[in-house]
Amino acid sequence: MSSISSIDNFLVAPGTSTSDPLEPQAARLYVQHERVKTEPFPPVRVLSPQDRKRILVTGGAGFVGSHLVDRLMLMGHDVLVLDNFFTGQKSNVSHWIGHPNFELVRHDVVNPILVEVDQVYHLACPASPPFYQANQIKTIKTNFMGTSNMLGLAKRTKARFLLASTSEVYGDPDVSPQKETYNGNVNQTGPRACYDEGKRVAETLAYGYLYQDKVDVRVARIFNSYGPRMNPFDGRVMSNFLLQALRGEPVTVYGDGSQTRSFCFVHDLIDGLIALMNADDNEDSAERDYNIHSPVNLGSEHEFSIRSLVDEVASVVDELRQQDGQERLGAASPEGNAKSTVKINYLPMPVDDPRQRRPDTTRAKELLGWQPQWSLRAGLKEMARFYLQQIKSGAL
Ligand SMILES: O=c1ccn([C@@H]2O[C@H](COP(=O)(O)OP(=O)(O)O[C@H]3OC[C@@H](O)[C@H](O)[C@H]3O)[C@@H](O)[C@H]2O)c(=O)[nH]1
Repeated sequence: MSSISSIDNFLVAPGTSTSDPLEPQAARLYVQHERVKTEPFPPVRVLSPQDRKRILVTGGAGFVGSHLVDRLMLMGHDVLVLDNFFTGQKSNVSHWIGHPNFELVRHDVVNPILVEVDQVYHLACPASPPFYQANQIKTIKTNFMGTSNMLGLAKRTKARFLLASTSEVYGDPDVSPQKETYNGNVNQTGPRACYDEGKRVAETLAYGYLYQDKVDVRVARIFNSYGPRMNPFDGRVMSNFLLQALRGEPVTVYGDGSQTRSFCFVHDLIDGLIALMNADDNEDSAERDYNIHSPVNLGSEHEFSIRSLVDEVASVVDELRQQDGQERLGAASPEGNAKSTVKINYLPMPVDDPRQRRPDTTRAKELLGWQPQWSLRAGLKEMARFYLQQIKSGAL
């Protein structure tokens, strides 16, 4: 399965435009890639009317949403983005504004909307713990009312519907790794419940529409993901650690750092989401719990303690700084860890923070032929370069 490394691969540097149809390089590009380029946009594939879909992406200006939008645009589809910009940012999709295949609408999914589409990727919801806990009632309304509205839209238009669910439906799991058949260990009255239970009820709604109204639903349970465009201030571990290390500040480890997560690079995740949306329905599947409508874990199976992530981040940031001709980061940590070159600021563990998390991705492998391709180090470098660029440009 091929993965597009960066939208920047498709951007033409100023002064190197290949838009002149008589210029041989431009013609070669057109023929080789079967793409059409409409200045100043990245070149997109040309699809026949039967292959070209009208695709709605809710939360399309967010971190994951905007990477999905890039890929769907490059594939040649018509893409409609809905976002209320609570956590999404216009700048994540601004490179498509004005493109004939692209529309961006400020809309909150808690309100219904009438549009005609063939597929719905329903991603809209704040995903970082501090953001989704900032307004807990709004988070659960987004998950319940927003999902209900978008499923109603899919039912009316006979669109295929993909729900972006989460590993948080497993709560603080007492089994490892987590299979899709594990029912989870969620505290329904805790501070994370607005998101965990919100996504659980969103899944229940999706299956209600599948069994009752025959809506073709797909449910992706997304584990921790990371990559460029993750909001640097959204409080997640990857964005916090990278930004702190790049600025030469101590990194904030919650608890003793022994809790674990597995991290999936965003381009791998997008491969999985698109594969799940487009996989054929296997009516012959003997088991109701093992067909394309059943939930599918998407994530990396490489589990790291948060403490060991500090060393990975420090090493990547060191390498980038050296390449950049800057000084190495500060002295060795006071804890005496020779590998780490950043200092650690230990802070209290948040309430209900899961102790461990690692997906069993057998189902994704068997149903979709999907597995992540990016190593943690390669992905971290991409993300660190993105923040470094923003720091240099003054945007951070
Ligand atoms: O600065 C930090 C931030 C976070 N952490 C810790 O790092 C771990 C990961 O925290 P994150 O905030 O990145 O992510 P979480 O695993 O808690 O939640 C995430 O899980 C999966 C997604 O679907 C969710 O959208 C997201 O909420 C937690 O144990 C947290 O306590 C730190 O040690 N320091």
